[in-house]
Amino acid sequence: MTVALIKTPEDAPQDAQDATTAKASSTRPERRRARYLRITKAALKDDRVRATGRLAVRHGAYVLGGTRVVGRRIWDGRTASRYERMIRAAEAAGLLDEVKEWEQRGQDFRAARHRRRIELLQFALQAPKAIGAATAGGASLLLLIGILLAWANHDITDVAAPFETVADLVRWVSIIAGVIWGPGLALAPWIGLAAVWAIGQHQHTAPQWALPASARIYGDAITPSIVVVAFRDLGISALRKAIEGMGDLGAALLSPIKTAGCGVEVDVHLPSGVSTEEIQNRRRKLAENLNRHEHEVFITIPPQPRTVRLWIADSGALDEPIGISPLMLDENATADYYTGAAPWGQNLRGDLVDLSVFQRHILLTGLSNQGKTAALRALALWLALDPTVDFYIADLKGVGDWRGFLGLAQLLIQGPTDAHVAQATDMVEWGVDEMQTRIALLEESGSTEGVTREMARTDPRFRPIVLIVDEAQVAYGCAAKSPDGRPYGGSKATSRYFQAVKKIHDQGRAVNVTIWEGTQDPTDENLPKRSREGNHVRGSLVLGTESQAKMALGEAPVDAGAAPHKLRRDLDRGTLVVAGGVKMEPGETSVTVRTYFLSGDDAVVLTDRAKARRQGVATVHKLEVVQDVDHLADLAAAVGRERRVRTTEVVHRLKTRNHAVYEHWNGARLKALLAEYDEEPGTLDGYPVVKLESVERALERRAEELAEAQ
Ligand SMILES: Nc1ncnc2c1ncn2[C@@H]1O[C@H](COP(=O)(O)OP(=O)(O)OP(=O)(O)O)[C@@H](O)[C@H]1O
Repeated sequence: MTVALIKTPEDAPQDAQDATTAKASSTRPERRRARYLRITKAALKDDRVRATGRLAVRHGAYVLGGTRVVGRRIWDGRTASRYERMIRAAEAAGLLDEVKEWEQRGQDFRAARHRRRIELLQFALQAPKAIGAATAGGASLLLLIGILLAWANHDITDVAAPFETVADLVRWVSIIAGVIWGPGLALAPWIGLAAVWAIGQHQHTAPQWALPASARIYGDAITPSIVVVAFRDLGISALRKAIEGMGDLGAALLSPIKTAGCGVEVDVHLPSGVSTEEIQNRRRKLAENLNRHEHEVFITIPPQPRTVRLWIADSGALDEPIGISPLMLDENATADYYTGAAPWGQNLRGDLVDLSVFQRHILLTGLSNQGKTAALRALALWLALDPTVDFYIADLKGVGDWRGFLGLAQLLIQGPTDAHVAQATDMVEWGVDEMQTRIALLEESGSTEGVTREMARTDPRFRPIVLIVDEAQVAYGCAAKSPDGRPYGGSKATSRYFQAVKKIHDQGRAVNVTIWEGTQDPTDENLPKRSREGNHVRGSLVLGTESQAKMALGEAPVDAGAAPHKLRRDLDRGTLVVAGGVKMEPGETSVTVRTYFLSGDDAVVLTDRAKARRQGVATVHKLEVVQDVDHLADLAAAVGRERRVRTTEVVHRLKTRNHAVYEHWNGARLKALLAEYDEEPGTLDGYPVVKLESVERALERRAEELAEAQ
C-alpha cells in the first residue's frame, strides 16, 4: 500500500501564514545580522584570525596571570597566609611533624612582624625629636667647616660656603628629579606591565590552547598537577578531601617525577585514611586519569609507609620492541654457571635484567603461546655457553622448540604422549639418584663449602646438571600408571613425577642438580602448591586471573603489586613478572621484565656456537633403564632378620650384593634412602645402625601407598 501526503483545503490558510512569516523574518536587520554571523564564522575559520586571537589571549593572560602571581607573592610576604596554607597541606597529607614545624615558623613570622610594627610606631613618636637633633647636628657641622675654611682663607664670608654648597646640591637634585619625574611617571605603568608580563610568560599562565607549541603540555606528559588531579579523581573521598584541602599544594604529596626508561617514576605519599591497597585496586581508573592504558601504569609499594610508587610508561612505548639480545650481538659471549648471569631482558626503567641461574630452581608460567618456551630457552641458550654444564631436557610439547639442543644436551625427550611423560619422569628420577649419589660423594670429599667452582670444573661427578621440563603441566596432569602401579602425574605421595621434582627442590641445589619447569595456565591440579613453592625464581607471563598470578608468583609479590594478570594477552608476549632471582630495588618483590626474543633460528645459531666450545655429545632420546633396582628391597635383604645392623655393615652387604649400583653408597646415602620413607637410622653404643623395625615400617608404608594408588 502506498501512502502519500495529500494537502486538504484546510491546510491552505496555514501555508499562506507560513509564507507571510518567512517574508517578515527576512527584514533588513535580520538579513544584516545573518550576514555578520556568516562573516564572523568565516573569520573564525581563517588561520590568520585564529593565530592573532591566540596571540592576544596568550599575552593578555600572561599579564593577568603575572599580576596574580605578583599579588600572591606580596600578600604572602606581608601576611601569614603562606604558613596557613602549608599547615593545611601538611595536615591533609597527615604529616604531623611538618604541621608542627610550619606552626612554629608561622609564630616566628608573626612575632617578627609585631616587633617591626612596634619599632615603627616608636620611631614615629620619636621622629620630630630625632629630625630636630639631626638638623641641629648637621648645621653645627657645616658651621664648624665654614669657620675652619674662613680661618684658613682669612675670609669671613667663607663661613657660609658649606651652607651654599649644600643648597646648590639640593637645587641640582630637585632639577634632575623634576626632569626625570615626568617621563618616569609616564613609563612606570609600562615597566610594571612588562614585569608582570615576563612573570606570567615564565609561569605559562595562559590557557594551554593559547600557549606556543613549545610550552604546551601535551596530553601525554606527566606533570605533578596531572598526577595530583588523577589521584583526586580516583573516587576515594578521603583522598579527594585531603587534596582539595591542600589547594595548589597537592604536589607536596609527590616525590620529584624522574625519567625511568621509557616512562617516568614518582612516589605518592598518601594522606592518612587512604590505604595503598585502595590505590592498587583502582589501577585502571588511575591509568585512565593519567591518559594511559591500564597496562602502561604499574603500581608498587616502596619501603616508605603509606606510599605508592607509580611507573607510568610513555604512551605506546611498551609496544615498541626492546632490541636484540646481547647474546646475538656478541659472538664471543661466554657464560659461567657460578659467577655469570644470563642477559634476559630489560626492566621497565630500560635497565638490563640479568638472571643468575647458579643453583636455582626455576618455574615459568603463562598462558599458551605467550613466550614461555622462548623465555626458558633463552636462559638455557646462555648457560649452554658454559661447557661444564650438562642439560637433560624433556619437551612435552615436542614441536621442535628445543631441537637445537640435539648434540648438546645429554638427553632430549620430545613429545606429549604418556610414553614421553614416563621418559621425563625417568629423567627426573635419575636426577634424584644422581643428587643422592652426589650428596654422599660430597660428604666423602670433606668439602666445607659445598660443591665449589673448582670442583664443578675439574670433577665430572659434580658438573652442574640442569633438568628442563617444558610444558610440565602435561606430566602433572598425566593419568597413566607405571608398571609398579604408581601414577606418573598428580600430587599424591605416590605420584612419581611430583615426588621426584619435590626431592630435587629439597636437596638438589647444594650439589648442582637443579630443575627448570615451564608450565601453562597454572591450576592446583596441573601445578601442585608444593612444586610451585620449591622454586627460587618464579616468573609469569600473562595469566587470566589474580588467583593464578598468586599460584605462579606467590601471594606476597601479588599483594605488593605484581600483576601478570594485568598484562595483555598476545600484545605482551615475552613480558614476564619475575619474583626472586633478579636484582630489585629495596622493598621491591617483583620486577617486570621484557625479555629479548631469541627465535628458533637464533637458538640454532647459539647452540651451534655452544657446541663448538664443548666436546660432541651424543644426545639420547630416553634413558635406558639399565637395571630396575629396588633399593628398599635390597636394604631389607641386607638387614635380614637382625634387629639392628651397623650402617657400615649394611653398606658393605649392599656392595657385595650389587657392586655396580652400590659402589658409592655410604651412611649418608643410606640415611637419604630411609628419609624417603620418613625413617631414620638409630644408634647403638654410639654407632649408627639400621633398625629392622624401620625397614619393615618403610616396606609397609610403600605397600599402603601403592594400594591407595590402585
Ligand atoms: N620475548 C619475546 N618478545 C616478543 N615476542 C615473543 C617473545 N617471546 C615469544 N614471542 C612470540 O610468542 C610466540 C610464542 O612463543 P613460545 O612458543 O615461546 O610461547 P609458549 O608460551 O611457550 O607457547 P605454548 O605454551 O603454546 O607452548 C613466538 O612465536 C613469538 O612470536
